[in-house]
Amino acid sequence: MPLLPTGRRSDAPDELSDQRSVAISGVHKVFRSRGTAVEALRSVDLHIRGGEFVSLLGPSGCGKSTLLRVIGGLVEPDAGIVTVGGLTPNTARRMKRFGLVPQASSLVPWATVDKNVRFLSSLESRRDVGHSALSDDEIDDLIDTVGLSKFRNSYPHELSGGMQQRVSLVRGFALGAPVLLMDEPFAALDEITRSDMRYLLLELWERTGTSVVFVTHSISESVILSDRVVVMAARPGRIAAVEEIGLPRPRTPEMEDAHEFHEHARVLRTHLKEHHS
Ligand SMILES: Nc1ncnc2c1ncn2[C@@H]1O[C@H](COP(=O)(O)OP(=O)(O)OP(=O)(O)O)[C@@H](O)[C@H]1O
Repeated sequence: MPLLPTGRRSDAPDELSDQRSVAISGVHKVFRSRGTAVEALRSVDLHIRGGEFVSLLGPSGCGKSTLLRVIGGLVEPDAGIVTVGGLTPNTARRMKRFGLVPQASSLVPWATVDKNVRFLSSLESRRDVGHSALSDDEIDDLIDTVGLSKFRNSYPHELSGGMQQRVSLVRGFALGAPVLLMDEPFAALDEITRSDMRYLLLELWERTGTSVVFVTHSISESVILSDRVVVMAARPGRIAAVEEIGLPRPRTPEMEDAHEFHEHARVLRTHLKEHHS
């Protein structure tokens, strides 16, 4: 996917836009173990538009990670249909249509920052997966954007947790995958680093035009990042509400003081309380 100048995501309804869309319809998932059944997802319907930033917000056990894994083809639903750019999740996964940024750093410890970021994308550029990994120059640009140019030759153990997660972010985007799945990527970071990471993530997202599905427990994180916040409730895991976030783009730290920000946060908190069992 071509890198776009800052603030100019491609919203054109083109082929790329189709590759970036996710359609979820009537999804059910029950986990059975040792004689008990947990209804992790019930009747989940959601359509994610190409290039959209959607957060899944909810308490522990409401099925956020399960939904992310269903989209990513890592969990097979018992019923329902999921398509990613028109493909089944399994096919989309084989075609490397997903990038994944996990909670903890999953960097290769014996490889430098540069190698960690480029390894997968250099493999992908040799395969015909229907989209291209970013070029070397574009990846350099992303490394600069997250302030790691001086650390290209450092090893993960030489970096702080926040720096390691910045490398993971760049690696996620460097694949040029149309859809990025993020499972609480900032959960282990301190509050200030976490706040900085949100804006770095937004900058990378604005530049690449990738669709993002972002799992979080944090109301404020979901508001400042998202186009839409999907509130989930537990037992059974389900969508309780969907909130459109009307704050303008690009988002800035000052917006966190705005009335509109607090109003969205209040509405989301009310939904969470209402469905808390
Ligand atoms: N592989 C599994 N086998 C059995 N039960 C599972 C499995 N994966 C998830 N569950 C159950 O399904 C429910 C939803 O889990 P899930 O991890 O999707 O929730 P979550 O909202 O992501 O929670 P958290 O915020 O704590 O990560 C939970 O009750 C969990 O125990």
